Amino acid sequence: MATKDYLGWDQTLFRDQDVFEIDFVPDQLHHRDRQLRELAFHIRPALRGGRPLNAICKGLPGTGKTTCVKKLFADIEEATRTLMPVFVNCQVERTRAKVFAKVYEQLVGHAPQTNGVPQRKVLAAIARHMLDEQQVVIVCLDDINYLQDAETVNGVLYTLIRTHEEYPGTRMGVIATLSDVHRDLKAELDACVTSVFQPAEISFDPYTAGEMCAILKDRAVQGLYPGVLSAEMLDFVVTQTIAPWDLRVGLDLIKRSVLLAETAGRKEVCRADVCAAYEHSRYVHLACTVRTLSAAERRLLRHIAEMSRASAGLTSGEVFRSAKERMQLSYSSFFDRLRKLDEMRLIGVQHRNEGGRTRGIALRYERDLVVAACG
Ligand SMILES: Nc1ncnc2c1ncn2[C@@H]1O[C@H](COP(=O)(O)OP(=O)(O)OP(=O)(O)O)[C@@H](O)[C@H]1O
Repeated sequence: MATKDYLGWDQTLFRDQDVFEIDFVPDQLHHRDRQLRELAFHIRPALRGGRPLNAICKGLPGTGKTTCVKKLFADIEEATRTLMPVFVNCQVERTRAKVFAKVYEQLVGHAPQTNGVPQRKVLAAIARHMLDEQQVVIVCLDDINYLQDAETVNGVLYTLIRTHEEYPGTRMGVIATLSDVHRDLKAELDACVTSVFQPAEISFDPYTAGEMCAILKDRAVQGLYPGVLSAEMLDFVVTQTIAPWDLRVGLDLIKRSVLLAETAGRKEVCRADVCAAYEHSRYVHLACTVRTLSAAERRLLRHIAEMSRASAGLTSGEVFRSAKERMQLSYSSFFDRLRKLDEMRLIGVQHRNEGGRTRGIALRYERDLVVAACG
């Protein structure tokens, strides 16, 4: 092959490929007006120099919690310097020290010296910055369930929302996002945190099929040249997205299908591109969703996958009996975990007999992949 022609980087079907990246924040956030309005209500006092109200955004993975907060933060940054938004990804910053270092970095503009520097000094520097700049701060703890443990959750929240007690004049609020819809975070907090935190809960319901279709169409219009993804192919992408009910699958599917068409030198995505891309994109849901499970939930999912190696049609009774030998499990916690795995579309659960609790259980992905994803 002569030169570097095979890279073909000068010909593209993408108007803007970033539009399909997982962290892209669209200008128009469809079907999240209520949630954006509620978030705006909570930060309104801070726009006038007061303390923001605290909130928890709760919804299944992929329902737009992170995107809504990022959109709100981008709009705040454009509108004012009085309120400083700080975004902390708790999947990355899992300890108290790392969270505070991130807050410092975003406020001051560079990472703090952490070697041998006590946390108190970092906190004092954050407070001094807020007072000097006369700034109110709103911190988003994205995916708060990833913080190391309950003690860390309490410690981080306690310090952030009670900063004013040690440093009078500072004003800080917290928005947390949580993808475990059955977890009652408030109930897990120490009394000294709850008394000040008092968060409102903002719910993020799963998108309907029509809403997912509208969002994907909007992204395609924004990110691709006209004619690259026909109405028929978009419908096909939507059909594939509905199976795992996850927008992220649809976005990945469009990106991969277009790349395949591009590589083949075509100007339009065909059905074979979408089918080939789906072989990869369908696992986006598995990988992203398993990451959000607790260790106990992941253990049960892995156990179901291992059992389905030996038996095609599993029942809830046999899974419970076998799982109980391996892990601490009550009957009700078993059914709670089962319901969650079903809601997250990792397994399918069907009633077997009228009136009884017996269910049929089926994995939605190949068992080896599930075992691997569970680690
Ligand atoms: N209303 C929307 N309009 C456009 N794109 C959206 C919308 N909601 C979600 N998305 C897209 O779907 C993907 C997943 O959204 P996001 O990461 O915000 O979900 P999440 O609820 O925070 O998930 P998790 O709980 O796993 O962190 C992102 O790529 C985002 O751009």
